Amino acid sequence: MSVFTPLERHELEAFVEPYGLGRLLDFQGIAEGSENSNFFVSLEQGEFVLTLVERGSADDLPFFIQLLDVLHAADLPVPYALRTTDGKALRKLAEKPALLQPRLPGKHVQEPNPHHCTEVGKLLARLHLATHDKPLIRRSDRGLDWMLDKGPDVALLLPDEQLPLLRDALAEVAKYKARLLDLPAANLHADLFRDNALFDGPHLTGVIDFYNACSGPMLYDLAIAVNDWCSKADGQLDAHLTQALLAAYASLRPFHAAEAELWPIMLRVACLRFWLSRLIAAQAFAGQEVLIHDPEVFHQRLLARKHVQIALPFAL
Ligand SMILES: Nc1ncnc2c1ncn2[C@@H]1O[C@H](COP(=O)(O)OP(=O)(O)O)[C@@H](O)[C@H]1O
Ligand SMILES: N[C@@H](CCOP(=O)(O)O)C(=O)O
Repeated sequence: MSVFTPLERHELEAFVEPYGLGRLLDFQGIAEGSENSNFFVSLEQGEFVLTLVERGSADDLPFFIQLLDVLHAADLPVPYALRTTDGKALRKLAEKPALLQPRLPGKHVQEPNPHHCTEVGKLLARLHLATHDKPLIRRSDRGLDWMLDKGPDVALLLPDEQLPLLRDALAEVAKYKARLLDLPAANLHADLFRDNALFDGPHLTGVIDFYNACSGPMLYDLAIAVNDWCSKADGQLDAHLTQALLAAYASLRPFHAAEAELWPIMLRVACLRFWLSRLIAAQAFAGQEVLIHDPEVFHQRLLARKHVQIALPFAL
């Protein structure tokens, strides 16, 4: 399970006191996370999630807090950092940066249908529309330069038969980098997988885990979401799911011609990003009790994106 920092009850009792939300009733570590330590926390006044931030620079935390405040103000179903009665959002617990957020209702969807994909497409468009006028600036720490930098090291971990695919994908990133980065930008979730969305029946009730959020091309966020929500077991895109997600997104934010042109490339770039990060994590956490996502899934998806049949809905 992925609670990297266990907590004692007395530590948590002292931590929650300054929020003025009542006494601690119960708490429980959450096994599903893979990067941070998360706990469900029951207080007299409601249900919350405590996150101890385990990865990344503490300097980035004000960005995440500010972005979630912006999205919450835009009425998106996102968690946000609660303030203590004297106004503090970012605190420390067990020597780690710590945030208390509302617990959002709903469950993860494993097998999405077109309706779920419609909800995800709309949510992503709303997230982009809420931020594209004035994105809060943060470079992704898993961006194009990171891929070009890590790619050669990761190649050493791969069997020979997978090397041409990796080399081609890296060459494509290098070739199209400037054009991809020039596409219309906003703030991105940059990790909107099924395990970062919550549904209550047909309603999307929460998007969580903004620790990959950054500023960048909106099309990249869409490609990341489509690759996870709309892929079949063999890695190919499911046409119904993909069309539902894209049409819903485009109904709120129509696509630009350059986005339609670069769509197949962006889908491959988004596969490469998670193929690399999963290979790196699988090596770094081998043998440890940490949730490791299978890199092979993104190897298959990248192979399957060689020929992309589903175009972006774009009217000339
Ligand atoms: N605000 C929240 N409301 C409800 N559940 C949450 C919330 N934040 C986290 N969770 C639960 O905790 C799990 C792990 O959270 P996540 O942010 O994805 O962790 P990690 O950053 O370690 O990947 C999620 O799958 C979800 O079940
Ligand atoms: N959703 C990702 C995990 C998050 O990516 P990371 O690079 O921040 O670990 C996946 O399923 O691989």
